[in-house]
Amino acid sequence: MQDSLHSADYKRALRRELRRRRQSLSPREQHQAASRLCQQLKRLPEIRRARRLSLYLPMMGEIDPTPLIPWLRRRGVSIYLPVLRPFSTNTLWFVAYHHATPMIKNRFGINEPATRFAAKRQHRLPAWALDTLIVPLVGFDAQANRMGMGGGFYDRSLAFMRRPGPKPTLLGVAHDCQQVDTLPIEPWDIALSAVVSDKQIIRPKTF
Ligand SMILES: Nc1nc2c(c(=O)[nH]1)N(C=O)[C@@H](CNc1ccc(C(=O)N[C@@H](CCC(=O)O)C(=O)O)cc1)CN2
Ligand SMILES: Nc1ncnc2c1ncn2[C@@H]1O[C@H](COP(=O)(O)OP(=O)(O)OP(=O)(O)O)[C@@H](O)[C@H]1O
Repeated sequence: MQDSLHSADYKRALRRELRRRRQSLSPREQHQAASRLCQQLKRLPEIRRARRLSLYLPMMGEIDPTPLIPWLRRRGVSIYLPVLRPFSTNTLWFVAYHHATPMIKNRFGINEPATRFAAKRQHRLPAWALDTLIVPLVGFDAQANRMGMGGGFYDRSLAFMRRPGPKPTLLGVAHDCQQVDTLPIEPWDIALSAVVSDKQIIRPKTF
């Protein structure tokens, strides 16, 4: 039972089901979820005190965190986007996102800052130098465990969280319908500070 529950097959099937759920939301439901999510986020101290924050541009039914952008800009927050790092296996760069950032579609069809812009050191920050990361989720549970797209992009890029040093706040975001009873925890999973959906804020219980 445990074995089948924790198998890669089970995770693959669960991902497919949860992605189907979020893609079946209507444009109206998507819009409402995005604005409720952003209302919740604006109240969080981890967002209110952030000076350097990363978020993502949504694809394929993901909940949309971008309504937060004008509010963040008014507060003078620097905004960064994840960029697939070239010539490296499934790790991310966090690249400055402002009006002059040239954008291009990556191999998954997601808009991201163009490589020639992202390649310049002055345009990016190491993940540990961000205050807060808004992380896209495919699934979450009541313990704030997370599951992503399955590429290990965030887990790899956040592996420094296990070592001593500065640690940004990690906020996972998803539609409320992406909650499941329990998620398998993998040894490489990096814990979130909270999961925020359009309906709730879940913080992991500390034992
Ligand atoms: N909006 C957004 N941006 C993001 C992420 C994300 O989850 N959401 N990522 C977070 O990691 C990174 C991209 N990761 C991704 C991983 C897998 C797939 C994907 O569609 N995989 C296909 C297989 C495609 C293939 O193998 O070529 C699939 O699962 O069907 C997309 C993005 C960086 N940017
Ligand atoms: N720090 C790491 N170093 C090397 N490989 C890793 C690391 N973290 C994750 N991986 C690999 O990435 C793959 C995907 O991991 P997992 O199924 O947990 O994806 P996920 O949590 O959905 O991904 P993401 O981090 O992109 O949201 C696994 O095969 C795992 O071995």
